[in-house]
Amino acid sequence: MNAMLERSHTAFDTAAPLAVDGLIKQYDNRSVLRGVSLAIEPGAVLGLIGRNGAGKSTLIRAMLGLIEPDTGRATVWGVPALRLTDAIKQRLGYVPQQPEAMAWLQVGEMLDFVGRFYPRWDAAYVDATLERWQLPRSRMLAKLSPGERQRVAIVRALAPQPELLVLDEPASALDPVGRRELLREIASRAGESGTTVLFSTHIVSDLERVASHVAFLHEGQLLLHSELDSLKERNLRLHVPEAVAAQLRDDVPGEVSRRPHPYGGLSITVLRPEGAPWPDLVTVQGVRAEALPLEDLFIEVSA
Ligand SMILES: Nc1ncnc2c1ncn2[C@@H]1O[C@H](COP(=O)(O)OP(=O)(O)OP(=O)(O)O)[C@@H](O)[C@H]1O
Repeated sequence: MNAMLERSHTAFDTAAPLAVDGLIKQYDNRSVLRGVSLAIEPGAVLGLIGRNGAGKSTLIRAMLGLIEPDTGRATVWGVPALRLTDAIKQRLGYVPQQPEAMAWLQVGEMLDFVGRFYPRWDAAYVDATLERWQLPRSRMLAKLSPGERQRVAIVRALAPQPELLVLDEPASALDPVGRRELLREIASRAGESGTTVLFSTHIVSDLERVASHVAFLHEGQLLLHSELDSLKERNLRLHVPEAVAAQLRDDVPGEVSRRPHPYGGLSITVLRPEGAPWPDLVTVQGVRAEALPLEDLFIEVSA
C-alpha cells in the first residue's frame, strides 16, 4: 500500500468544529486507527469515505468522545471530546450507524422527551418531517423498520438545529428517494445555516452530490483529505506507450500507482500536490492523459 499520500493539517487546529491528532485505536491487538489526524473547517461538508471495516465509525466515535483512543487527542470546538459539556452537546447532532432503540417509547414521546434538552429544538420541523415521511407520532419505536428508525434518528439529530452535524452512514437503510431527500437536507443546512457536516459513506455518488471536502480512510489510515473540486482537478491517469515507459527511470512526481497497460506500456496515476505543476511526462508525445472518476482514484490510492 502507498504511504500516506496527503496528510491533512499538520498543526492541531483547536478552533475547528472537529479535530483529531494522531489517533491510534486497537481492538484485540488489531490496529483499527493508525495515527489519524484531521481537522474539519467550519461550514465544510466532509464526506468520510472508506470500505467496510476501514475504521470510519471508530473514527467518528473517537471524534465525539464516545470511545477513548489508545493514543492521540480529539476536540470539539477546542473542548476535549472525552469531556464535552452539555452546552457543547446542545450544538451538535449525531446520527449513529445503528440508532439506539428506546423500544418502549412511541416516536412522538421520544422526540418530545429529547427536545426538552435543546433550547433551539424546532418542533415545527419535527411535525412537518414526520408527516412528509408518513411516520405517525403514535408508532412504537420497536415496531419501526430499520429505514424508518434511521429517519427518526435523522429528525432527532436535525431538530435541535445543530451547528455541527455528524452522520454515520445515514443513508445505509434509506431507499433511493429517502437518500436523495437526506442529501438535499444536508446541502441546504450547510448552504443556508452554515452547518458543518461530517458524514460517512461508501457510496461515491452520495459524496459527490453534497460534499465540499473528502477524506479517504483505508485500513485505519487517512490516505487523502482534500477539497472535492481540487481532488478532481489534480488527478490524471497517464497511458504511457512502451517506448516512453522504457525510458522512465524514477517515479513520476505525484505518482500514486503504476501498472501495465492492457495494450502495452504503462498506466500511471498521478495526484499533483496543491499548487504544483503537472509532471513533464504529461506533455511527452504519445502519452495520453485522462481524469479519473473519483471511485477509480480511491482504488488507485489504496492499491
Ligand atoms: N468494539 C469493537 N470491538 C472489536 N472490534 C471492533 C469494535 N469496533 C470496531 N471493531 C473493528 O474495527 C474495524 C473497523 O470498524 P468500523 O466500524 O470503524 O469500520 P467502518 O469503516 O465504519 O465499517 P462499515 O463501513 O462496515 O460500517 C472492524 O474490523 C471492526 O470489526
